[in-house]
Amino acid sequence: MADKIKDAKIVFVVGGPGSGKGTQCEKIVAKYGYTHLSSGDLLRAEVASGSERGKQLQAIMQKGELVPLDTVLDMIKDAMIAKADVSKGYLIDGYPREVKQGEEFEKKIGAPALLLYVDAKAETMVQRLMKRGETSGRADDNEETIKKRLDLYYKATEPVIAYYEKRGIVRKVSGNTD
Ligand SMILES: Nc1ncnc2c1ncn2[C@@H]1O[C@H](COP(=O)(O)OP(=O)(O)O)[C@@H](O)[C@H]1O
Ligand SMILES: Nc1ncnc2c1ncn2[C@H]1C[C@H](O)[C@@H](COP(=O)(O)OP(=O)(O)O)O1
Ligand SMILES: [Mg+2]
Repeated sequence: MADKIKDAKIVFVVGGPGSGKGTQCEKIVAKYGYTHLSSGDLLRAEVASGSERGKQLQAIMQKGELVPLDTVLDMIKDAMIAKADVSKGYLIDGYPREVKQGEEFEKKIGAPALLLYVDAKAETMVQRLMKRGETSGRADDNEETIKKRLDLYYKATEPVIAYYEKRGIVRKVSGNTD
């Protein structure tokens, strides 16, 4: 099963909450036809299913914390396998959120060809998320949780960018382009 994605082209897409990861991915999909998999979307689909696991995930996301590594990695892997026959490559949006997640992904799935770093100012991210919160219905698009997500981003996720910088595969894109 996992053999199907062994040689897949993988692009990690990393950036702060509300930086524009999802938006930039849509543009890449339109242009290059890659398969877009957002870890947050996969988790929210599990929450929407009403499962017991979904309830536990919802509680974690509402606090702005990271869900367990194995849960999110298994979900991404399953979603990749499900698309293996039609996929030219994968945009993995929202993963890795900490260096350990990148290491585990590489052990279980494969190495990324590129890491796209979607850059935006903290102020811009907060403004966008507050605006998105008016209509998104997302439990984590509120002032208190946004602050926690931002703190966690700087603490846990920025080191991911430095880690892949050392390997020379980071490409920075502005989250402000349309
Ligand atoms: N280039 C942009 N210009 C203006 N607003 C943007 C831009 N990119 C994203 N947004 C807005 O910011 C919010 C977060 O964007 P999204 O792509 O969902 O980011 P992320 O996936 O990083 O949280 C959305 O409400 C979106 O409409
Ligand atoms: N790779 C990952 N590891 C752990 N938790 C994750 C995760 N990806 C998403 N989550 C959880 C925690 C996040 O605060 C929440 C929302 O993620 P998201 O939709 O990617 O947010 P955003 O696009 O606003 O950055 O889901
Ligand atoms: Mg997103």
